[in-house]
Amino acid sequence: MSAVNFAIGAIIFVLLRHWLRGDRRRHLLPRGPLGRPLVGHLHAIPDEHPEFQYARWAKEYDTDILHFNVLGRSIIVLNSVEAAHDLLDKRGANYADRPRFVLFEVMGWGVTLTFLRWSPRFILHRKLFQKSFTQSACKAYQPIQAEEARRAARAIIADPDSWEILLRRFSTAVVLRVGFGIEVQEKDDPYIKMMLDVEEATGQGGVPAGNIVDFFPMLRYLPSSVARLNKLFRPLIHARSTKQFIQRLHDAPWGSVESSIRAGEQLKPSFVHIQFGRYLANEAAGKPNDATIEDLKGIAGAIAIAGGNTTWSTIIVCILGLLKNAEALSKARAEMEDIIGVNGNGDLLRLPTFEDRPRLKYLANVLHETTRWQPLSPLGVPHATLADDEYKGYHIPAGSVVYPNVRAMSRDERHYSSPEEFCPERYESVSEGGRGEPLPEGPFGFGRRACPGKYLAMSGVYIMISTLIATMHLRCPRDENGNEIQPNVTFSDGLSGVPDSFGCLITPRSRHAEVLLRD
Ligand code: HEM
Repeated sequence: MSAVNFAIGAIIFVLLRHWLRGDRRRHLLPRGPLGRPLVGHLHAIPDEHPEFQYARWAKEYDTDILHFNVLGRSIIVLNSVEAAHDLLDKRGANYADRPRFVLFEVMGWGVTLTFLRWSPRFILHRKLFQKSFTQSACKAYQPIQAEEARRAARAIIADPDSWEILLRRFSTAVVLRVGFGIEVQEKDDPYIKMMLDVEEATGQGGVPAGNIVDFFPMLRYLPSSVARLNKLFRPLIHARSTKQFIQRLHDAPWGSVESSIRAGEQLKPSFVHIQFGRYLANEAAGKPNDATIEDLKGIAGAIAIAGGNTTWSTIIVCILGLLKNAEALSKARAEMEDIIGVNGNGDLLRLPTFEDRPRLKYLANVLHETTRWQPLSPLGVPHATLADDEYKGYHIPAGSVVYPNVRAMSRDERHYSSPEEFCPERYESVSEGGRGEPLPEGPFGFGRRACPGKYLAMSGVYIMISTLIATMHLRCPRDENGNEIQPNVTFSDGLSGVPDSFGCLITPRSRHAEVLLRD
């Protein structure tokens, strides 16, 4: 028997064993559509935006927990906040693993917290990361965020057609200053190009851990000439061609600051300056270091990749929501005038600051609604189970890949009326005239893998959006008949969705607003 026949035989044997085993337990597994022999649901799960189909199946099978079998591996999709709480939060220890992200490995992601399996290395990265971005630690970064937000607003006044890329410059500038102490110059800075390339790489990589190479890691070695023949391997071709971008993200920013930190030059409030400085001090004193240089590089890279595009996309979604609901924009502006005060011309006396944030309650609801209305990771980042579990009488096998369907949670009509509407009032209490609906849970994930950058992210979104509302008019463009061109609400698929481009006219409210930004 040739080696090829032997390999095919071995694969068929493994699949058959899984399938037969699965069949015996099928009555115990959570509900879901029937799969095919051997391949299971491989062809049933849509390649693009499967969150919508998962939500339809959850209704059809009247369950908030679905089960799929893809090539012998169990996939669990949680469609309600309650199920996600019960499993990912309350039984967090068992759901803290990640599946292996083989496609992202091909892309060049190495020791990046987001993709690390449960291990001592994960615990080390998580501890270092979390400590650096607690709510109080993030206060140190607020001056950077405020300065960059004003710089972005000034740049938009000078070049309004480039508003999207200038907002991207803002979020990239923040993560590179916070992560590495690097200052990004203008919108065509090579670091902006680097982040665009990285986003293109991860954003077009399909559902994380959902590609055929994630299930059969050996297939990562398939020659490109063969892989090109089947659309299942399109993400593999894409991953190979974008590897250089991920490599550059890990090497370029670190490379540009390493020598100055080693030389003990100017200490900046950045993760790399603090942690690498500490590493070098320990080394000089002959003390051991918990983290290696590779660890520090990986964590700093995670700040840049997990923090830049997500913050930018959230700002863009917020603008999209405010264009769709002009009344919400007026209310947020009126609240600001109330809190900050206006002169005789109706101009704000000053720009909003972080000190105003607790009092800008309507704006806080605008930001909550932004994260609910269009969750950027509709299926989160998948967790994986470490051991067998049982929930509501169903069996959840060890090693299952678990997706929280955050999109379905945000549309759960038991909690949210008219969920497609962008409606910040839904969180106000009924006695205040609102709908008394719960704040969104899920846009930042669950349990022991929940987003550790949430406070940094939402501080950035707050200061950028409040600066825009304070100083600019945000309007839809008009067609030749004077009718508003309403933006489409469409997103890329992938680890973190990116809104497709749309038109928005951003113009300064007054000369006074421009002066405030200059000062
Ligand atoms: C509004 C912007 C952001 C959104 C919507 C967001 C969302 C998420 C989500 C859904 C996850 C997966 C959670 C889970 O597995 O349960 C995650 C993980 C993560 N986020 Fe964020 N994030 C944002 C900003 C940031 C920022 C600014 C940083 C860095 C400073 C960051 C760093 C990370 C890291 C390192 C992980 C992986 C954590 C782990 O696997 O243990 N994120 N984020």
